[in-house]
Amino acid sequence: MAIAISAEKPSSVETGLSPLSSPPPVILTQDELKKIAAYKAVEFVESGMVLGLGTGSTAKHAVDRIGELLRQGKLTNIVGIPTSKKTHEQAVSLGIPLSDLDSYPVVDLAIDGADEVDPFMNLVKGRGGSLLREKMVEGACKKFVVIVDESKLVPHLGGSGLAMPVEVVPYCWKFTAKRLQDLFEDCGCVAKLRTTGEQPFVTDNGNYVIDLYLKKDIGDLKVASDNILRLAGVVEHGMFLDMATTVIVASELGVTIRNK
Ligand SMILES: O=C(CO)[C@H](O)[C@H](O)COP(=O)(O)O
Repeated sequence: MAIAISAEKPSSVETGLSPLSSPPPVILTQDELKKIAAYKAVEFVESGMVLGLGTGSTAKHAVDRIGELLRQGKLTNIVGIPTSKKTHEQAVSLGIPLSDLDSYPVVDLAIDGADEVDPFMNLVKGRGGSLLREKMVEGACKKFVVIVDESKLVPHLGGSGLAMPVEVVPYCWKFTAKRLQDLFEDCGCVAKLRTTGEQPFVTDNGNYVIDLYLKKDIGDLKVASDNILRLAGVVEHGMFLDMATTVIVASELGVTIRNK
């Protein structure tokens, strides 16, 4: 798989390589890096597009920017397809016209964050809980631009040691969690119900999320994906394989754009 890589340094990012007489380098916060990636992605948006609007703290910056450009008249005739109730609310508050996949089954471009990005542009998504709608919308896109700060880059999916989310129906969720854990027993998998306080976290679709914590590389991702989806009780998982067409990574050193 050929991956083209180009790097650009946004004017607001210091490299730390300035001459001694320059002011000290500005250290950007993770949120500022997210915003830089998001604004770069919005440069791909053109008037008249049907846009998948992602969910999470990085995607929020992109949605804000789209709203701003619409207000300024620099973008017109946009239709947004939100990937969560939260993004729906944000887009409504910004006056972005919205619709859904029933009316627009083909989406021109989606912009969304990710929890992990591997060297082949495979993703883990859904730590914000919106994986199902994200996968539906982003799977219907001609172009899917992923926006991350560099902390999201991993050598292999599951490599951050954080959760690999799986959306499951609430019915007998313990049974499904056990089957998921058994599936990846060799990877030292621990399956945990995601909670909000004492209560199960409930997705926009009324389902629960089982977070898988993996101690070892999950191996062949396609096989892992098929095995998860084969379990009755599973609705969707957070591995987004071969879906991203562009990944924009913001770091202290600048912005890197990878294209498939
Ligand atoms: O998949 C997601 C939500 O379901 C988010 O895109 C992902 O969790 C990244 O979030 P953030 O931009 O806040 O780091």
